[in-house]
Amino acid sequence: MATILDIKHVSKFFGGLAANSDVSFSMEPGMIMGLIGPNGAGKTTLFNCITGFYPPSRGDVMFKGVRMNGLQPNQVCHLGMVRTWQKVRPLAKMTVLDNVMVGALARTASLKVARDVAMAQLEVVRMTRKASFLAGGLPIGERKKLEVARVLATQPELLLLDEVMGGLNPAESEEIIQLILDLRKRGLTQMVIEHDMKAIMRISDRIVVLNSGEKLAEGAPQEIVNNKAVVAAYLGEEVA
Ligand SMILES: Nc1ncnc2c1ncn2[C@@H]1O[C@H](COP(=O)(O)OP(=O)(O)OP(=O)(O)O)[C@@H](O)[C@H]1O
Repeated sequence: MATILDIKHVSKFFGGLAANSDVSFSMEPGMIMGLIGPNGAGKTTLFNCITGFYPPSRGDVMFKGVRMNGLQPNQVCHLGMVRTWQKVRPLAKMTVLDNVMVGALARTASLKVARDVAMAQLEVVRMTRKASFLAGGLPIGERKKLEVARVLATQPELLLLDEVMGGLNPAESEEIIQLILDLRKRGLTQMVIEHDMKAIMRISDRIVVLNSGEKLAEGAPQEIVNNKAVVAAYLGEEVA
């Protein structure tokens, strides 16, 4: 099958620190790729290199066969790839609907079209009843869902989710898991950074493990839990 994303030997240096070091992997359309690793492993940096927030120091990011290096985040978004942020910062004084419309306006200049797209995405995350609420007053679980609706409104083909379950209670996490699985059913390709191991094992088709900037392992969830190097990397973190 043709790939949708090819990460080819990507490195990112901050001074002498290699936050990403020669990372390569590919994704097929419709799959969920889990991206895991101990704190500071380079997961967020890789998201930033993929989505135009940082230019990679070396290597290539190919999306649908097109080289992304040097493109700005809005250009990457326009081509169909968008990320969420670990710390969600909705436009607090705007309504939920208006926040999602901002995402939709990445693709249309028509407010009517943007409103329709935004309402459709609020339906996907089951927040239509909150459309007229101020975003700043939402509890964390709903702010996370709003963040997902906002990026979905840009109509991506590949969605990168950065710890959308962070800080949520088990019921809220379960809702996000169902949302991610629902989006997969709709054909959306997703890359997911998540610290909750049980969740990542459940939703991922494949998993890439980063450690100290390097790719430590890649495989199906079952292969990853049985991988000695992966277990050692996580035990190291617990001991530290
Ligand atoms: N803008 C930056 N300037 C300098 N160093 C940075 C920058 N961004 C990240 N780093 C460093 O790069 C390394 C990887 O950080 P990154 O945030 O990508 O890891 P992570 O796997 O996402 O971590 P966490 O799970 O804690 O979010 C860390 O050592 C971090 O301090």
